[in-house]
Amino acid sequence: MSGSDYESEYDEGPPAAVGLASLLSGPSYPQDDDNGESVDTEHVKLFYGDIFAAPPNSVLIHACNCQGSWGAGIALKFRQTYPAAYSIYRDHCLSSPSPALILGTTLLIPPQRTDPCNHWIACMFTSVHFGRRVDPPEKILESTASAFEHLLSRVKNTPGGVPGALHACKINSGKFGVEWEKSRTILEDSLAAEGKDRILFVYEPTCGEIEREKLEEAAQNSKATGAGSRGRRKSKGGLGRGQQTLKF
Ligand SMILES: Nc1ncnc2c1ncn2[C@@H]1O[C@H](COP(=O)(O)OP(=O)(O)OC[C@H]2O[C@H](OP(=O)(O)O)[C@H](O)[C@@H]2O)[C@@H](O)[C@H]1O
Repeated sequence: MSGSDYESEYDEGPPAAVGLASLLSGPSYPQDDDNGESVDTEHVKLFYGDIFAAPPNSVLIHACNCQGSWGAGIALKFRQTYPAAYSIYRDHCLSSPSPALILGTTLLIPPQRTDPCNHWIACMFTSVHFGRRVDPPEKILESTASAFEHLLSRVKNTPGGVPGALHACKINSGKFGVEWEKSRTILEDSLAAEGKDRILFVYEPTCGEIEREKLEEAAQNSKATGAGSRGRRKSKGGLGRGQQTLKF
């Protein structure tokens, strides 16, 4: 593939219809945050929707621990959806002499024949541990900067196939507990420093997806504790947490 073909791959954006916003026939991206400030920066654009609906050949980016566990949050969805990629991630972690050695790097997994959707999966190692032993936010941000630089260089120099556009969830902002704006600044700065017009598409789940995520997590927890249906939280059909922030 020629250089110009490669450049054109950068432009491949999110799917035309993204989540709830498209159903309401308004714009599918948020214009500003609760303080009226723009949520988009030059290279990082925010959309409502499901990252797994990104076009084929896209790179789906998420933050990972170095222990070989995709046990919760969006990582669990990655494990359920892309079992072959999960096994590559797990082998990569377990074959490292020490988990800390892969911190601040990114594993870029090409689409696997037996996984759906033909997506590349980028695992940014931003914390050695997870749960109560998660790295402190400053350390996570430091690792995010080097892992993202590593990813950009991997994307440029990948033998045997060219990854498409970059699509990310709001990395570090859930289980890792780091304010999204801080990670976003790092991603924006790295992309600006790269000096190309590459865009990073970032997804904010819609209220329906957040509801589903909560239900799935509750079901998972109740399975783990043996609490059965007692542990489940039911949707009452009202506004979801994210819905209050939707602006059209
Ligand atoms: N379908 C979807 N489309 C788009 N965005 C979606 C989505 N579903 C959820 N999100 C959002 O994706 C963001 C990240 O939130 P997460 O809590 O998952 O990840 P994180 O980056 O803070 O932390 C990583 C550790 O969490 C895990 O848990 P374990 O360590 O295994 O226990 C891993 O393994 C890591 O280690 C949040 O904004 C979610 O709303």
